[in-house]
Amino acid sequence: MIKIQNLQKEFRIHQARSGLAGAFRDLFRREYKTVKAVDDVSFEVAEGEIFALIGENGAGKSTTIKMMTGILTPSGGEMQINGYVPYKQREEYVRSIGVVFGQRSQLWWDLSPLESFRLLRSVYKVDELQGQRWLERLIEELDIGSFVSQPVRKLSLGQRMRCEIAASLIHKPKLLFLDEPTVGLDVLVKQKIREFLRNLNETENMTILLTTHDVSDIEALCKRVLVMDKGKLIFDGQLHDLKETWGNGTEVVFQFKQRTTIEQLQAALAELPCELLRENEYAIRVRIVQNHEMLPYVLSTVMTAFEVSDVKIMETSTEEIVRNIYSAPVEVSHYG
Ligand SMILES: Nc1ncnc2c1ncn2[C@@H]1O[C@H](COP(=O)(O)OP(=O)(O)OP(=O)(O)O)[C@@H](O)[C@H]1O
Repeated sequence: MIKIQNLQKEFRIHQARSGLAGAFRDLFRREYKTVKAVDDVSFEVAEGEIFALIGENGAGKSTTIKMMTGILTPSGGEMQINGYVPYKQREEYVRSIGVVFGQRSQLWWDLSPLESFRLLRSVYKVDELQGQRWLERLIEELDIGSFVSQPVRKLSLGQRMRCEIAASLIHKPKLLFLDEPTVGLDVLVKQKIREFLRNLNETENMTILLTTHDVSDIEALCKRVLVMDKGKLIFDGQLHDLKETWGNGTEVVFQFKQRTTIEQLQAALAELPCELLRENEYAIRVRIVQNHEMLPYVLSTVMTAFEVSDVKIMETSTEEIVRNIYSAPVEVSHYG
């Protein structure tokens, strides 16, 4: 469905020289610098996947999405999405995708969303009867019925965003791009949007790509995550692999009924790949270094060998993982 190979995008930007003399020289001969916004990115996506593209500001996410939606022409590489080459067959291609860019609206400000939906429906030449049924479903599932007839300018951000999503889906595309769909929204609206997207993915097998700075979006929706850094794809894999690669592992704090030494616990755990850290005389923190599938073994070994009064299990949050990724040197990892 999505096939991207060695995708590149370079921007030539003017570099202003410093000082008055520099500005004067700039008048005659400008100096340019080439920025590699997207640098040799390759990935494939099957129909029905729901995945996130993440990375720090300036990592190249927007540029990638702009190329994938046909807005920008790549400087190099191959791209085929829904059977089209986006920048070459833009007109046909856009009928097969939906796009929500948080900062750009596709609704007319002075019209009601309902009027915008009708206009979009005629632009996309959607079948009247089927289109109407589909729209009714969108209105119901996004819970926008009570304000869909008011002018867009009177809507709150959360109300408008839900209408934006409905607008992007009017023609029932196979692939939906969402750029920061929940930014600035309150928890309840975020939940509604996530539930809606999950359902859309399950019932319509719609492929969904989102970029987000909100880690809870990823946890709620995506199995697969792509991480970009300085134009390169540095991770492509499952969220749990991301956690294993970049996380600090799972940590368990055991509170013992008797004083227990690190040596005693170490002897019991023997070969299991753990790091032990003392919390206090009665408590030891066990960090399971490689694989959180070890957790049940660690728990049962310790509970059988010692009298334990309390156990606390702490997984690295995705938030922490993303922080770890952004602060680590670049290394490419690909997972099945
Ligand atoms: N039109 C442009 N002209 C020149 N440079 C650009 C242009 N668009 C993007 N860039 C540069 O390309 C790089 C990648 O930018 P991009 O907007 O794709 O990053 P991003 O990951 O989407 O960041 P953000 O999260 O801030 O949106 C940045 O260094 C940016 O300055």
